[in-house]
Amino acid sequence: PNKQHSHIEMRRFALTKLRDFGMGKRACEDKIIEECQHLIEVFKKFKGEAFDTTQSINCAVSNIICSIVYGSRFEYNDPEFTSLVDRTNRLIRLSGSPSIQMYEMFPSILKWTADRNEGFKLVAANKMQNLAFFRRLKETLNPQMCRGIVDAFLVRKQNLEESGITKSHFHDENLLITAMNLFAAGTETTSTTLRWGLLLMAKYPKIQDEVQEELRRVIGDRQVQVADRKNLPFTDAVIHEIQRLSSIIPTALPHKTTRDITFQGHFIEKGTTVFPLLTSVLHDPSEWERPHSFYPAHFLDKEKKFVKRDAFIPFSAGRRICLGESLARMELFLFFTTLLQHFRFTPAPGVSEDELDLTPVVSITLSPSLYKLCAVSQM
Ligand code: HEM
Repeated sequence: PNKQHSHIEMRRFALTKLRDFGMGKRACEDKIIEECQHLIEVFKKFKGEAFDTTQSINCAVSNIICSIVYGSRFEYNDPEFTSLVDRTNRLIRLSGSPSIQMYEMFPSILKWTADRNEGFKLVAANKMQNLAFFRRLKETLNPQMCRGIVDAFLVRKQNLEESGITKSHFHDENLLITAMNLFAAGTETTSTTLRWGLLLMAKYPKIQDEVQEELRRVIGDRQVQVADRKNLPFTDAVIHEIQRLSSIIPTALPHKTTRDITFQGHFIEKGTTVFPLLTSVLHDPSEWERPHSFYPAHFLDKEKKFVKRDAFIPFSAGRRICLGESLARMELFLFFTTLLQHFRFTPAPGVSEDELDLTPVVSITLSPSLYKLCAVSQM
């Protein structure tokens, strides 16, 4: 129960603070727009030659979380930052590796695997890096002006201690876990979705044409803003369809049943670990006309207006729904539209659209296999 209380309090804290530090707000929109400009500069440097977008997209997306958590962004060539990004990326790959998954299921049989060993080292290095960031933030802490979630946590801890409360959930270990979880949860997911998006645009150039035509007609050369979404129904439908088809978190997170329950004729005892299979809904043939194709019309009505669909649950549903949903949606919309305004995405020379492979790399998330694209400047 203590662990559960701790989780509930930390979830509440993280959610309030995510909101305080901009989730769904104008300040956050401005941060994302600023980051789009940095990402565009990086893409431009390749001058239309094929490259792997993973590293730069990871950095751009991580920077949004860094602004919210630590209160500042990093340069893409800052080694403290890139090593944190790369290690988190590697950790997510590892955590879905067959040996680690076996370990999760049968911990007593498989006490030690090489992957688990590497995982420990990566976590330890990320902890050290975070502790160094925290030390710097502590030195310059100003309770009147919190720069990010870490500051807010430290101030809350100080206040509790000053009023004589020493046994709270606001201790260093929880700060570390909160910062690292937000970083891991907020980076890989959004950047993987964006990489699926660019790959799908290169594979289906006619759909890319339609997105770019809509952007030119509705926005022109100016910067896209969140408020424009309602006037971009086709683009909005494409982004939803990217998330639906890629279904990047196929098994959500494990949950425990809080009571005995009978589900679809099966009795499940209280306290059983269950994995809600999001893909079974996102690709349900009774919900979607073309469950396994890239078909943006899933989200358009006859007048080509955007329509919401109940079976669209890439962020899961219920009390444990993704904490960062509104931030993620803002990021996906702004990064995707701004990139498509600036670039035409095509397969590497000598590769046809048909040859672009949509087979996912299976881990905790489903990400695109390594690919290179050309980003041809349009502006
Ligand atoms: C496209 C992007 C994203 C997708 C598809 C996604 C999806 C999900 C899913 C499916 C879960 C599991 C929900 C469940 O257990 O039923 C989850 C949990 C979570 N997500 Fe996201 N997410 C995304 C982006 C983000 C971002 C940007 C943040 C950053 C703040 C974030 C923070 C979290 C956290 C903290 C949890 C755990 C919540 C809890 O355990 O109570 N996510 N997300």
